[in-house]
Amino acid sequence: DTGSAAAIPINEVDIAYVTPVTVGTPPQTLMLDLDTGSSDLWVFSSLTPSSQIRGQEIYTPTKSSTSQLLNGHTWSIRYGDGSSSRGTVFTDNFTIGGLEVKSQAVQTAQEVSSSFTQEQSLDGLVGLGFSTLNTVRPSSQLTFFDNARPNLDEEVFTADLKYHATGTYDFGFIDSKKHNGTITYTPVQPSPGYWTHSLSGYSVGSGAFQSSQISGISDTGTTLLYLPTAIVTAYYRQVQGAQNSQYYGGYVFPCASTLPTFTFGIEGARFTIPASYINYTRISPTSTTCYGGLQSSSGLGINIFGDVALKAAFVVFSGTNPPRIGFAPK
Ligand SMILES: Cc1cc(CN)n(C)n1
Repeated sequence: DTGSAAAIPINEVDIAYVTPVTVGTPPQTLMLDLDTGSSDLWVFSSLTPSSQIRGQEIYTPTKSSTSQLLNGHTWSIRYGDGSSSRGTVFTDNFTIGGLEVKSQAVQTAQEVSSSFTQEQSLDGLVGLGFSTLNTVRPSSQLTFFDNARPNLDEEVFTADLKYHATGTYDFGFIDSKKHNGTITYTPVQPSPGYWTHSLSGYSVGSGAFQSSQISGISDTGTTLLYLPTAIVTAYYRQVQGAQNSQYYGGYVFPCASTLPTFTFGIEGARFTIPASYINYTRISPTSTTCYGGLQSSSGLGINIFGDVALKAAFVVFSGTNPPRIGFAPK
């Protein structure tokens, strides 16, 4: 089997990408954020208080002839950005891009934090991390990818995220039309459950490449690129008027400033992030101050290769044994 579905940016600065999925019988369509940085599949639902719903589509298990309550099971998750949700669990038929998993654990939200309520175009998440991170108790549940894996033509899924445009997630095959040249693979450490791997180094603009192993997670559910402070200060030293703002919680700079590109290494390959991806957003609609797409990871305890980096490549998440991740130019 294979599947292929759109990755649609939910706002004009690519804060997140959503993908149409169907749940239940007859199919209920929701727009979910495929997130390689977590492993819970949860949705806004008929069990979510109406006070916490603002325009999201919901899953109503009682309207599905194939839904089954997973009796006595609950879940609760908190993400790196402080957002959270919790609830109960059903199993039901679940499809992404024509790829169906019967009896997928679908976690129905009974509570979502305010940032989810405010994100009107996001109806939930599909965790594509390793199933060891799943928060359902008393028995943890498998991700969509782990459930689909035995039937996939190839034990992979790929992410082709785009800057200010719709890309794709493919399951079970590598579409050679979506990338130019070779895919460079590097080992993944599957514990504790993120797609954890190393960069082989970086360079700022036309500067010399600094070889250094930088360990972090490739996380499609995180918007920006978070790297060690030393790298980030070296980058913004090249930006007129840049400063690390306590007030805005990160590096900001005059929107008119010229930004250098940022290049990261995967083994011997090099991937350059255009300056436009790092000129992330104005801090408010009429402001001339802009917030950077490259920020320090010092407060996170982990480096995160989020969408700002991933959209500069075609990325292969390989569930083989041992797992690995591949990057190709596109
Ligand atoms: C909702 C959500 C997902 C992620 C990345 N795993 N973050 C940081 N926030």
